[in-house]
Amino acid sequence: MTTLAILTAAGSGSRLGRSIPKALVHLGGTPLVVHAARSLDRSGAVDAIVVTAPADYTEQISRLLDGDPQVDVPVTVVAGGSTRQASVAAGLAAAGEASVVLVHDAARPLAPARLVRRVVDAVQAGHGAVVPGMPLVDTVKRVAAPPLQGSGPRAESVQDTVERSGLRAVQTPQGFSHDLLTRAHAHGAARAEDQDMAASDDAGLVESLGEAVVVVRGDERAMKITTARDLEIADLLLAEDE
Ligand SMILES: Nc1ccn([C@@H]2O[C@H](COP(=O)(O)OP(=O)(O)OP(=O)(O)O)[C@@H](O)[C@H]2O)c(=O)n1
Ligand SMILES: C[C@](O)(CO)[C@H](O)COP(=O)(O)O
Repeated sequence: MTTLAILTAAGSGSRLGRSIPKALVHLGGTPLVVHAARSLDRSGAVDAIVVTAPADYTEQISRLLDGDPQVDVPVTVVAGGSTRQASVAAGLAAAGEASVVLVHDAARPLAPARLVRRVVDAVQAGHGAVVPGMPLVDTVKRVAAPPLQGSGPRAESVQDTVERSGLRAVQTPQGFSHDLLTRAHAHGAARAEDQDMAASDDAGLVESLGEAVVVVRGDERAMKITTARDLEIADLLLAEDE
């Protein structure tokens, strides 16, 4: 079975607050997008990678990955869209023949090769849509939108405590049969350019089709870099690995 990975790297990283796109920010001296591509390659389960890049950075990212000695699989770089969903759709449109498609975030640079293999194995075992998930460690409250009146700090009103045993925080890589992911993106295409309506992950599009999604065990190393603090934590994890 041929497995293609779409590596999303077209975001700006506004919450990280750097002057360059997040995918090009360095972690331990290496850009996030390169870390993520190396991990996909190291898994031995990925045959080719399509990277979605900010339109002005396609050549720079292409040069980085072509010149990296730890990325041996063929890499194609395409311009992403205005949302993550639109970027994945652009990656899918550029994808060649594949039976399994992974979608992975450059923002999760330390996702281990063993996690990549776990997801691919589950798709190859017959699951059409597979996401890695982690149990929640905090007590979770549902709050009401309107703020409480008063002169103190802005406060929200707790509605209830959510039963967390049935909740999972999902990560990437997410894995799909090519046919199912293509159908899911076609079905959700009208939402792709809408910042408020676009799906935040690909499994969500499969759920909208009414098709099954299964969860496999995630990995704390697949943490997402969103803020500057996340980058500091990832630095510590990287130092542990080395
Ligand atoms: N239009 C977009 C938006 C996001 N992404 C990618 O989707 C992943 C998850 O997005 P997120 O971490 O939210 O990244 P940003 O959108 O860049 O972050 P922010 O919301 O802070 O701007 C990242 O690898 C990002 O590059 C993408 O390919 N195209
Ligand atoms: C796809 C994702 O990584 C799953 O957790 C995540 O939804 C993407 O990031 P965002 O910050 O939710 O856009």
